[in-house]
Amino acid sequence: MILDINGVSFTYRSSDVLHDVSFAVQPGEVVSILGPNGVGKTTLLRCINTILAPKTGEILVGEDNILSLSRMEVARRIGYVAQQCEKARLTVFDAILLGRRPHMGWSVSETDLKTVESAIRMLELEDLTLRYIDEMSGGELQKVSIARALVQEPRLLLLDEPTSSLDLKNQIEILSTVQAVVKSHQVSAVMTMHDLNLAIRFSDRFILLKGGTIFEAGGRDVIRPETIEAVYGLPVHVETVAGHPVVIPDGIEKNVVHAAAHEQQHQT
Ligand SMILES: Nc1ncnc2c1ncn2[C@@H]1O[C@H](COP(=O)(O)OP(=O)(O)OP(=O)(O)O)[C@@H](O)[C@H]1O
Repeated sequence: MILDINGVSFTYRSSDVLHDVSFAVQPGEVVSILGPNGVGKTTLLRCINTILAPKTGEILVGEDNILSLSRMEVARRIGYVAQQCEKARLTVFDAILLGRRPHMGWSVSETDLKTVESAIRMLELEDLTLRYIDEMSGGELQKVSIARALVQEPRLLLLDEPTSSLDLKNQIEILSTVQAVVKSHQVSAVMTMHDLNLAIRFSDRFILLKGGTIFEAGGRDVIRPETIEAVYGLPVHVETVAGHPVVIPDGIEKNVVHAAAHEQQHQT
């Protein structure tokens, strides 16, 4: 077991966000945490990465309670790709090399350099290595953050909406890379995603959050019209395309016609 979350609850000042969340993640698994805006997905990732401390419950990484580990030990085990990437005055190469920090002594080793070079190639960042990260697009920066998390060589990757700034090709490539790393190194990834169909395509299991607690968790069997509608409050149907379930919101055409009629009314 790579991650074991038992009865985690979290409160910001007086507002309860997470309530009694429990699930485990095995080696070689990609798990997507799904749910509407504000349900607590980022808060849960921040609890796992010790940025926040749960009010109740415990989080084990391997055999260890995450709160018993030093920051360096956490960084050796967990690679975190946040929603907001930092914009320091660093080159792409240096920003990715920083990910090796938890493994480094006082100097950069041959292994550190090889690991960084391999991540740069994997994410096709070769042409950008000397550019400054505070002068990059959101999507380029997102790829740099993922490269930095990969060179940490963590057992657990936490990815907060890793494809939010990426174009279609990069979305597919980044998620394929994450999936390939997870399978080949028998590590795990836990990610939050708003694009249900991308999540379905690249994840082994799903945690559906509603009202700060787990509504349903499991494999593709949890992707049913009634569960998606209950969680997101939107009627959908699920079709199978090339062997994968695809969630299609119902009544898009009706909403588009409504919006167009509304706009026309305003113009006249
Ligand atoms: N620092 C904070 N102080 C107080 N409340 C917060 C803080 N950060 C988040 N919240 C609140 O906690 C709830 C959960 O936020 P969180 O960011 O975890 O949701 P999310 O599921 O990741 O949302 P999204 O999909 O929009 O990114 C929200 O209601 C949010 O307003």
